[in-house]
Amino acid sequence: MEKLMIRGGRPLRGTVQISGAKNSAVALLPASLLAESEVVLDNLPQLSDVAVLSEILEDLGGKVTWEGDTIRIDPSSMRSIPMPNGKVKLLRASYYLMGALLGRFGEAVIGMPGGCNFEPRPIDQHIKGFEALGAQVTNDHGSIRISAKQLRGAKIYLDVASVGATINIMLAASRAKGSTIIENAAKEPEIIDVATLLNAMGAKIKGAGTETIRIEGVDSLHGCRHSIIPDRIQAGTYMIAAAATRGDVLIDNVIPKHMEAVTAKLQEMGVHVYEMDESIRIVGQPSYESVDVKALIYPGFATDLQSPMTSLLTQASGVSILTDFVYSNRFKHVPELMRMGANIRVEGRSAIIEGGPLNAAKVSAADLRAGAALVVAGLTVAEGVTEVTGVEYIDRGYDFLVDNLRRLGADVWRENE
Ligand SMILES: CC(=O)N[C@H]1[C@@H](OP(=O)(O)OP(=O)(O)OC[C@H]2O[C@@H](n3ccc(=O)[nH]c3=O)[C@H](O)[C@@H]2O)O[C@H](CO)[C@@H](O)[C@@H]1O
Ligand SMILES: C=C(OP(=O)(O)O)C(=O)O
Repeated sequence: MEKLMIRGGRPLRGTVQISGAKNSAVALLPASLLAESEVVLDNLPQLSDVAVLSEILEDLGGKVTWEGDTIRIDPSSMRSIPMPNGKVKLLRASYYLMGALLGRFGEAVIGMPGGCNFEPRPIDQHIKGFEALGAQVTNDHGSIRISAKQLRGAKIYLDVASVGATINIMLAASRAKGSTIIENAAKEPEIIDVATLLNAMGAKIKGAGTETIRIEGVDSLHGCRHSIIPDRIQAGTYMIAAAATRGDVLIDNVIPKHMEAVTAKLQEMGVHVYEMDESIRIVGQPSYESVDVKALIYPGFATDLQSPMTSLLTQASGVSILTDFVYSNRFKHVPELMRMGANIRVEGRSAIIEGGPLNAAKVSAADLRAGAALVVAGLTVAEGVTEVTGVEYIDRGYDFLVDNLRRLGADVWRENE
């Protein structure tokens, strides 16, 4: 196991390139198995979740080849084999294998997904969607068996606008007989990216990115080439880190529209933000105003950025209140930030943050974005070395993190624990 060592206090300066979106990639890889000929995906991030999913596609009989950040997947000889345990337990997004295998083969047996379990993360809306499409779903000791002789289109109203359930239903419904309508669908950019891939494969999906998605089922899907959208969470983390270190950073290969909620909140704090066509420049300032942040579904402020934002808010003067309306208790970063001297109180689904200096400490990342929060915090500390364990979580979401930060002038390195 490795740990991340951070000697902070240096403003980040320079340019950072953002890679393809993790939360798109982990859906696009399973989606590719719905095709009957080669799918090529460009701009893939080099992340552990992506590596595990590409191995799973091989385990299912797919032929997978890599060239840099491009993957070629030939799914023509794939089959549905039961995967109750093993690799599917390593990541949350293995649940997309359910919708994809169900759509192509009419059957899937998948263990309950793993990944960052900062709180119980039910998949009842995914199951409700599969059942509405005519599938039988049983839970056999934590392994979900889903089967259908023929999927049939249906109208599905999601109780919560779930990203995963929306995508999973799109995957299965693409191969159902007739039309499916998803109401109260999630609107995240990654959903549009998956719909774009599926349509390029021959699916008929309209309305992705709005709360009503219509899917006309087709008899077969074919190969295509698709480039993954930039990772808005990685981009937001670098924006926050640049502001927290009072740096000056150009964040390149982003879709500024996807960043609007972060941009607006940083500006409200007093950070200078300049938007270009495909990049955003952050110019940090000596002092920041406290602000209130509400993490919401898209286009609201992303829950995946609330933990790193907590670290930035420790640098503002006064009291900020950050409330997460997506997850009720995603605060595993808070006790660790308090070990670094932060003054934070959690009340219900809110963190109340009083600004003040942080100090170096030995801290542990309990999940991916909690890890990102600790890295941002460590970068701001002027004296001493912050040690962050749990790097394997951070590696789920940030490729080339140490290289990128070092190129921006940070004193960061990895060491064996
Ligand atoms: C791989 C991936 O894309 N992960 C993202 C995805 O996770 P994921 O797709 O798992 O998150 P959802 O959008 O499904 O979850 C949103 C909320 O709905 C609830 N819920 C969800 C499904 C369900 O069947 N029942 C239910 O009650 C969840 O507990 C949560 O409170 O969106 C989350 C919310 O933006 C992000 O934090 C994750 O980074
Ligand atoms: C929670 C996250 O991912 P996952 O849903 O894959 O666990 C995340 O990206 O912050």
